Amino acid sequence: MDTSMIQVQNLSVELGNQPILREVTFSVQRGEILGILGPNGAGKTTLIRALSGILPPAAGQVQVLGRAVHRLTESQRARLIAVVPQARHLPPAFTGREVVQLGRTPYLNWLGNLSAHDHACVQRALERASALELADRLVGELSGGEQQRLLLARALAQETPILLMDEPTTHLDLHYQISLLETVRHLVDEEGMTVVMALHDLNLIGRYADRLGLLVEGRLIALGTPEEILTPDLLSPVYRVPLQRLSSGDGGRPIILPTVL
Ligand SMILES: Nc1ncnc2c1ncn2[C@@H]1O[C@H](COP(=O)(O)OP(=O)(O)OP(=O)(O)O)[C@@H](O)[C@H]1O
Repeated sequence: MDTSMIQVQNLSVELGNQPILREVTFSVQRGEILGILGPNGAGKTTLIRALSGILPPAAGQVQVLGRAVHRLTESQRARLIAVVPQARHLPPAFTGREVVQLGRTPYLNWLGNLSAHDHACVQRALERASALELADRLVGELSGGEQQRLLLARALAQETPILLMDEPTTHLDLHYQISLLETVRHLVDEEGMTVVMALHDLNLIGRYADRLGLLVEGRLIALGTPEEILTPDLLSPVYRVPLQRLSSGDGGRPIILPTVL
């Protein structure tokens, strides 16, 4: 039985007539976290946007549960896929709770009223994203990391089987970085969620992802377990810095560091 939630076949994407993604092929299974690595400008954000269906392919395709994602309506996509984007464009005059309520939009009736179930989903999403104390604050007064937690809560309130995340830990301190990744891992393990996450922190993504894909100049040049991908031979030339690999204390995932450290 094919348990793929996302299938990407020979995907090419162009922006401004420039090829950005080139013949990318992979699939993501239900209950899996796929981490996307790659240097600046490699195409990670473009890949996340193509998976979300907002960028149409120049060639090839992205299928979600067997259906071409860019052909789904906005409402169909919003019930399948939630996105934690890199850029924050949150309405400054909204409260935290109002931002998270936006995640329920695909489920509202034509009057736009939230049901008791919608309110319960919002509350649960605020709790899971460690954002409960932000519920009554105005977004325009929040720090970058606080807004980032609301973006996660908004995505969780959407209650989708697929979560796409573009550098979701950028503005978070160490506590909230771990908290976010633990929450996501829990959703994947306990509720069968499927996650694709772009992250620059090799060790953090290596600790929480099941598999890693390495994008370089728009091509997926390697795909495998963290053990297979987090190697100096593969990554030093890609990041143009000499790297060394340590084994982590518990004998688990590898740790990779620049040799200057
Ligand atoms: N609208 C656009 N028109 C033309 N080129 C674009 C456009 N948006 C992005 N690009 C280019 O596409 C390439 C991939 O960008 P993308 O944002 O996907 O990379 P990334 O891997 O997410 O980078 P970073 O790690 O810096 O966030 C870059 O070279 C970028 O300059």
